Parts: sequence; structure tokens; C-alpha cells
Amino acid sequence: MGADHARRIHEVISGARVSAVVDVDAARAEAVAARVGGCPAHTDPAAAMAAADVDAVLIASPGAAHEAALLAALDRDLPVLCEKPLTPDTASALRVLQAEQKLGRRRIQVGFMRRYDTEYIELHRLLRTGRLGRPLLLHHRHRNAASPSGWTSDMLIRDSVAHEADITRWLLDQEITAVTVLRPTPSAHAPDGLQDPQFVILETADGAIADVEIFVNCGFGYQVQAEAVCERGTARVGDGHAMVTHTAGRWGGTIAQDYLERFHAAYDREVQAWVDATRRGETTGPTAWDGYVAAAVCEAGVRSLTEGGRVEVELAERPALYG
Ligand SMILES: NC(=O)C1=CN([C@@H]2O[C@H](COP(=O)(O)OP(=O)(O)OC[C@H]3O[C@@H](n4cnc5c(N)ncnc54)[C@H](O)[C@@H]3O)[C@@H](O)[C@H]2O)C=CC1
Ligand SMILES: O=C1[C@@H](O)[C@H](O)[C@@H](O)[C@H](O)[C@H]1O
Repeated sequence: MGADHARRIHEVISGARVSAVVDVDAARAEAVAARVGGCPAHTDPAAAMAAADVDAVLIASPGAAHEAALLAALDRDLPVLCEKPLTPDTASALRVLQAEQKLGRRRIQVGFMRRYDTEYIELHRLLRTGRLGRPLLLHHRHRNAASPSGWTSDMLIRDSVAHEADITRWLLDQEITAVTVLRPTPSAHAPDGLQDPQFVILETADGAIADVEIFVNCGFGYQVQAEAVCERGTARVGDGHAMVTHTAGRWGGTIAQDYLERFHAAYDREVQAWVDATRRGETTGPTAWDGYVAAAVCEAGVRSLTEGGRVEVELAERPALYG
């Protein structure tokens, strides 16, 4: 993801350039740096942030490494675009919130890129108009062709359903209050011991229900879909019907194979929005609070997955900085 964002800043985004690349794996850092014009490559994030020509930081290391990098960036008062998850758990997310509050202004945008996807934006707008009436249900499907090696059952929640935790709150403008995770018999194509698929039920403060099918070894491609069921109609996004062919007695289209293909335009808009806001001296988009709430929802989800039953989401009081 980091290599793709570096390419994006180098090739697509206006108003920014890649001035340093960091990876604990020196060879990877050097390879990416070479592809974006030969900037310095580092293995230590703090050392890279100390460079005079670093004005902003994009974090795309694994979630467990985000807290240290975020705190180092906030320490230098640098604007940050941090890939989801903000951090993998609420304790570390709260530490990040505290550090940002100390600065007294927002510095962190979290990489929930679906908020920049044109289809999700259209659905968000439609729901705001009230034309369909009150949303009652939200059906999400989230399918990956195959899980990366080493994936564990909790990662389906923390790494994948984190997106639905965020987009459900954003679409419905309601907090998620409880999570129940159901465990169907795993697919024969899932690695041994991986609970895949899972069926996640999210309850919201105003009584709507969102369900998420998360299936990370579906085999056939990458699909992210959402259907809002409202009092006066339904609206659905993510069918991917860009071009439909009719030939030899059949009709059909193609299925994206990964998130880079499906969401490439959303990532472009997300990073451009971050760069534009940074140049204006502002921070916009999903907040560190949104990242914290997603972590809290996922934490409840992982408890439901491991202990069974319905788990309520516990949230800290929302600090004034986050409105
Ligand atoms: N928004 C989206 O759709 C997606 C977001 N992501 C997010 O992007 C982040 C990275 O994910 P991937 O690229 O899939 O992981 P990856 O494992 O493919 O790459 C992570 C890289 O970070 C390096 N690294 C590990 N610890 C580090 C540290 N402390 N400091 C600097 N570099 C470190 C690794 O050597 C590796 O090169 C994660 O937060 C993930 O959740 C990933 C895929 C899609
Ligand atoms: O964020 C992402 C990955 O980390 C995650 O592994 C995938 O399931 C998601 O679809 C993708 O958007």
C-alpha cells in the first residue's frame, strides 16, 4: 500500500512530491525510493521525519506500527495521512487522540478511502436528502480473492470489517452500539484454522441494523458492495457494472481482483484531498476520533468472535476537538 501511495504522489497527485521513503526493510525502502525519483531511503521513521524537506507524513506500515509513527509525527506537528486502522486497539488509539489534543488542532486524516469513492459519496448524498426515508437496514458484502499469508481470524474484523465500521457510521450518521459475529462453517479454501467467512451484525443507536459478509478467500475476485434498505426504497452500490458484454449466448463483465484496482480513483481523491488541505494549513476527512471509534467497534467484534454472543461497544467521551 505504501509503495502504491508513493507512486500515486509521484505520478498522479499535484502539489506534493515524495521527499523520503521509510521501511524497516532497507531494500524495500530503496526500491520504492528509486521508483519515485531517487529520494533518500530510511529504515527509521523518526529519522526520516527529522529531514528538513519533510512537511507531511503518509503512514502505510502495518497497523501495529502506526502508534509510534503517529506520535513521532505529532511530536513534530506534522500533518499525517494514516492508513487504516488508526491503531489496532482502543488503548493505543486513545493515546494518539491525547497527543493530537495536546496540539489543540487536528493533524491526522485516517485512510478510510471509501468516503472518497464516487458510488459511496452518491449513496451518502441520497441518504442525506431523505428521499428514500429512514434507513432501516444496510447490507454490506466484502470479499477478497485470497487472504495474505499469516492471516488470523481476528484480522477479518480488525483489518477488513474496520472499513464497514467506518462507512456504516458515515452513511447512517449514527454510532454503532453493539456487534455480534456469527461463524458459518469455514470455506474449504480458507487456510487451516481461519474462520472465513464471518457474518457480522452491527446495531446502531437509532435502531438500524447493518450486516457484513466478510469473506477473504472467495477465490473469484474483490467485491465491496452496500445496499441501504429504507422506508421508501433501496439503493445499492458496488456492483461494478462498468461495461457489460453480450456474446456467444451469455452476458457479463469483469470483476476487480484487488482493492488497488477497485478503489484506485478513491485513493487518488483521498490523497489529493489530504495534500490540498495540508497546503491550506487544514486537516480534513476521517478524523483520529473516527479511527478510534472503528477500533472500538472492531474490539467488540473480536470479543464476539472469540467469546460468542452480542457485545456492546464502549466509547470514551468525544473530545471537543472532534466536534
Ligand atoms: N485502505 C486500504 O484499502 C488498504 C489499507 N491497507 C493498510 O495499509 C497498511 C499497510 O498494509 P500492507 O501494504 O498491506 O502491508 P505490507 O505488509 O504489505 O507492507 C508493510 C510494509 O511496512 C514495513 N514495515 C513494517 N514495520 C514497519 C515500521 N515500524 N516502520 C516502517 N515500515 C515498516 C514492512 O517492511 C513492509 O514493507 C496497513 O495499515 C493496512 O491496513 C492495506 C491494504 C489496503
Ligand atoms: O484495507 C484493506 C485490506 O487491508 C484488507 O485486508 C482488505 O480486506 C480490504 O478490502 C482492504 O481495503
